[in-house]
Amino acid sequence: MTGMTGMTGETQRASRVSTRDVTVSYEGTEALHPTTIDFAAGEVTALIGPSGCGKSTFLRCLNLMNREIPHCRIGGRIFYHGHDINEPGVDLFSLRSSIGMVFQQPTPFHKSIRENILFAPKKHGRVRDRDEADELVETSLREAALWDEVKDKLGKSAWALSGGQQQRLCIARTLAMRPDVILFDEPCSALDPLSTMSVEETIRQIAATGICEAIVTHNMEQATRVSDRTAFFYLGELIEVGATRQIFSTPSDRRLVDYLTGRFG
Ligand SMILES: Nc1ncnc2c1ncn2[C@@H]1O[C@H](COP(=O)(O)OP(=O)(O)OP(=O)(O)O)[C@@H](O)[C@H]1O
Repeated sequence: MTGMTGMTGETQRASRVSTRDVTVSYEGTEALHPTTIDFAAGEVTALIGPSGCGKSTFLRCLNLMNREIPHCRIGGRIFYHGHDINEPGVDLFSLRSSIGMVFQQPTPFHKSIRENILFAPKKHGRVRDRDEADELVETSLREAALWDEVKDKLGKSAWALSGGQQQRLCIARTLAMRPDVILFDEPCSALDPLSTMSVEETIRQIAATGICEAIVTHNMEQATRVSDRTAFFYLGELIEVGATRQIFSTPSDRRLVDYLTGRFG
C-alpha cells in the first residue's frame, strides 16, 4: 500500500489492526478521545456503550470512512498490518477492499444477486472469465451461509430477498473482495430474531476462517454471543476492554457496571 509509515513493535506485528491514541473531531469538537486498542486475526471484538458514545465514529476510523465526512478530522495512528494508514496518500479504494464494512440497513444494489457479488471484484479487475466469476459467486455466498437459499435464483433481483437474506448478501458481497478485516455497524438492528441468529452465526464462521472482525452493537446478548473481546465506550472514551466473558462477569469500571446493570442505556 502506498505512503504508509512502517512500524516495528511486538503488539503492532501481532495485531491485524491497532490504534494508538486515535481521536476524531467533528468541526473542532473531539467526539472520540485518544483510543488505543488492538484487533487480532480470527477474533470478533464487540464495541458497546450508550448512544452517542462514539462507537460508530471509532469503527469508521478503522477503514477511514470518516474521511468522507466534511469537517471531520482523525488524529493518532491506525496500524493495518503494522503500517500507519492514517496519513495522506493511502489508497482508500484498495484499503476498503481489504477492510470491508457492513452497515445497519442491508444495502444491496438494485441488481441481481450474482451482480451484487461481482460488482466490486469486476471494478477491481479481479474476475477474468466466467468460470472465475461463477466460483467467486458460489464461494462468497457459501461463506455467508446464503448459497443454499439462493443458488437457483442468482439472476433474480437482490431486492426480492428478505431483510436477513439481504444482509447476508451484503456480507457475501464484502467477502467477495477477500478482505481480512470486516467492520459491522449494528448489522442486525433491522432484522428479526431468526435473521439475526443467522447473521450472528455467519459472523462466527467468518472469524473461524481467520478474518478479524469488529461489531458495533446495542444488544448485550449479541455481544456475548458473537464476540471474543468487548470494548466499552462512554462519552467518547474507551473505558474498558477485555475478554467478553470477563467484561460481562467481572467488569471493573463503575460506569461499565452501571451500563451492564441497566442504570443507563
Ligand atoms: N457526521 C457527524 N457530524 C457531527 N457530529 C457527529 C457526526 N457523527 C457523529 N457525530 C457526533 O459524535 C458523537 C458520537 O457519535 P457516534 O454516532 O459515533 O456514537 P454511537 O456510540 O455510535 O451512537 P449510536 O449508538 O446512537 O449510533 C455524537 O455526539 C454525535 O453527535
